[in-house]
Amino acid sequence: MSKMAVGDMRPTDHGVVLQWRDITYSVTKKKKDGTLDTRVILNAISGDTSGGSLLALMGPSGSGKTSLLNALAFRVPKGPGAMITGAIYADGKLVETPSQMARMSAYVEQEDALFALSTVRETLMFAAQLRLSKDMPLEEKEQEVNNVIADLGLVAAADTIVGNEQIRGISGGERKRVAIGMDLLHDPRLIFMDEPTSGLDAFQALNVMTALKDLAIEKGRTIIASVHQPRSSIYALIDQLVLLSGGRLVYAGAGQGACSAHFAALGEPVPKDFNPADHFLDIISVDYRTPKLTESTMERIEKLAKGVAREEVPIIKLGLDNAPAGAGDDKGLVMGFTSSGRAEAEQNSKDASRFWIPFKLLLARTWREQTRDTATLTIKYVMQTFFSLLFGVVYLRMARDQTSIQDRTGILFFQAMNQAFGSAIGISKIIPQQLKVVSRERAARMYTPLPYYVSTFLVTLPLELIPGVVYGTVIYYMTGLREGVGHYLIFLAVMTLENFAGIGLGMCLSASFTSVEMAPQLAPAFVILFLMFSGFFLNESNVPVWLIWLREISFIRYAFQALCVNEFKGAEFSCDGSTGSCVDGDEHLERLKFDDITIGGNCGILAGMILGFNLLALGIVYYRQPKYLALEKKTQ
Ligand SMILES: Nc1ncnc2c1ncn2[C@@H]1O[C@H](COP(=O)(O)OP(=O)(O)OP(=O)(O)O)[C@@H](O)[C@H]1O
Repeated sequence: MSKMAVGDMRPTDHGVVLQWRDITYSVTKKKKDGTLDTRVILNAISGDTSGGSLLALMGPSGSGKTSLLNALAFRVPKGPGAMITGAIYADGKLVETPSQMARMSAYVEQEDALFALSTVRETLMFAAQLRLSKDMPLEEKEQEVNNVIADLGLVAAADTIVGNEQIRGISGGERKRVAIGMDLLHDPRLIFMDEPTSGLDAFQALNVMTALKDLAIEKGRTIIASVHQPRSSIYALIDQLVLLSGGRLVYAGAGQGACSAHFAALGEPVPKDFNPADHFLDIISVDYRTPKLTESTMERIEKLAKGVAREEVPIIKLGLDNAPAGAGDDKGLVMGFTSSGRAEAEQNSKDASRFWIPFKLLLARTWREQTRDTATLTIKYVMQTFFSLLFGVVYLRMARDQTSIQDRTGILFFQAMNQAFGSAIGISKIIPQQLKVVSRERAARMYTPLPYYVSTFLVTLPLELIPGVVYGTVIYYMTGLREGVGHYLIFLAVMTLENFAGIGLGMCLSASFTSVEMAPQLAPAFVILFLMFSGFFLNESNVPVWLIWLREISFIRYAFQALCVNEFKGAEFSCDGSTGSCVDGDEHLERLKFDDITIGGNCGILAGMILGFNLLALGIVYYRQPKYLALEKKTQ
């Protein structure tokens, strides 16, 4: 079979020489009877590639392409029983941790996780500002973005929003190229791609693969992509091929004629006028239609796997005459960037741990994404205006009589409830909406969770607080709640604190949910739980002992109590005898069991809850950041 010549395995100033040996990935699970069941997903896979080439990982569905790609990129998610062994060398140096690999490479995921309401240029500019050196002037970063836009054929789409399933934006192929572009900005020498053509029509797929091939040839980069069923024009672009079947290697070497010759020698020549890629996939797939076919196809795969006869390529040695500048320096090699990119990468890794640069950029992006969603904002504000006016009209200028006591209590409860629902439920979908993009950016070490969390929280404040103050004011004066600027300001302050607490709860829920769909389903249930124990539906003293903790953490309760004390403490209400017994404000508070509540005390508790909810949410964001398996042991 054709094999990679040792001479090709030279470190250059362009692509990384990547060599992997005996990569074995297994997942062990406990069966019901207590015995252990180990599934080998990748079985001792070895291979080599270097700069200027496009290597395709191919195989039938479930053969292990994505697993191998992830293993090489150190992107196999940590999970119970999962273990990877083997060794991966970059330019002759053993790569030991996911962060070493992350710093030297780019990984373009199968799913294009991009923000829908940012334009192509804004999306790339965001990545440029986080991935290029902070010392690089803004104009140069803009120039880099322009270069990537031109290189990937995105000039016509540069100022169009990315879009998604609901919002029309750029095409699928363009979206894929933007996702690739984001990872190319820092000029990585090694690029991993998971099915770059998936979901694209034949023409778009060819465009994307041609762009990758150009990158390999013109910039000398090392590109490794898992590819599903390539058409012949795409197959023609592939320089090297790794074929897998059931987690076993059936071919590793040059593509095109060499691969065809290898299979012809094993008795499986490519039929005339046949797409070679289709033929290879056919002969390495198990046909389960009948037991006989299953047996014969498995025998054929066994024969092909045995015929791999991979001739060992030695791991390249450092310090060769042709090594790139800095090749003797461990750090340079592990960083794996071009000489110009290396300094940037070092700088970059420092930037990633800094707060302010990512914070400002994330703040601007989240603000842009939230405020450009005009349809959602319009519906939200129109509904809030409608309900505020309706409420104001129904309770228009209440008299200060006995019947108004119940109405006032109802209005205050409605306000406390509305505030909680609006903020907590609205906010709860923000993080799941952004989760995929943020996970990808976090995996690429672009920023830490802290600037992400703080910026997301801050963006929600004006969008929630300002309307809250406006609608609160409208209702306060239309309905004729307690007179006096002091009472009005306390009303607004309590409502604002409750809003903050609701946003904090929303952020906790948001950080816990994995899908946008979960948010509207589950968030109301949490708010209703707090609502039940707010003191309005259930008298304070009637809460079952085992549910007292729910009452104690109901932020709606603290807000409602404070609003009631503000409205009723020391207040007099006229009595004409028509309602039977007459009560004043203090007696009403006593009936509600709110007589020993202080506004300051409750506001203090709300402030504590705001802090608590937000710290909890931040903790969840930290806990849920992507974690990848390291190689367990090295065989060389
Ligand atoms: N963590 C895991 N636990 C159990 N099985 C796993 C795990 N990861 C992968 N597998 C299994 O290993 C096999 C290979 O998966 P992988 O996703 O690498 O295949 P693939 O060739 O990329 O498939 P496709 O083309 O369908 O995406 C599949 O059968 C998959 O179900």
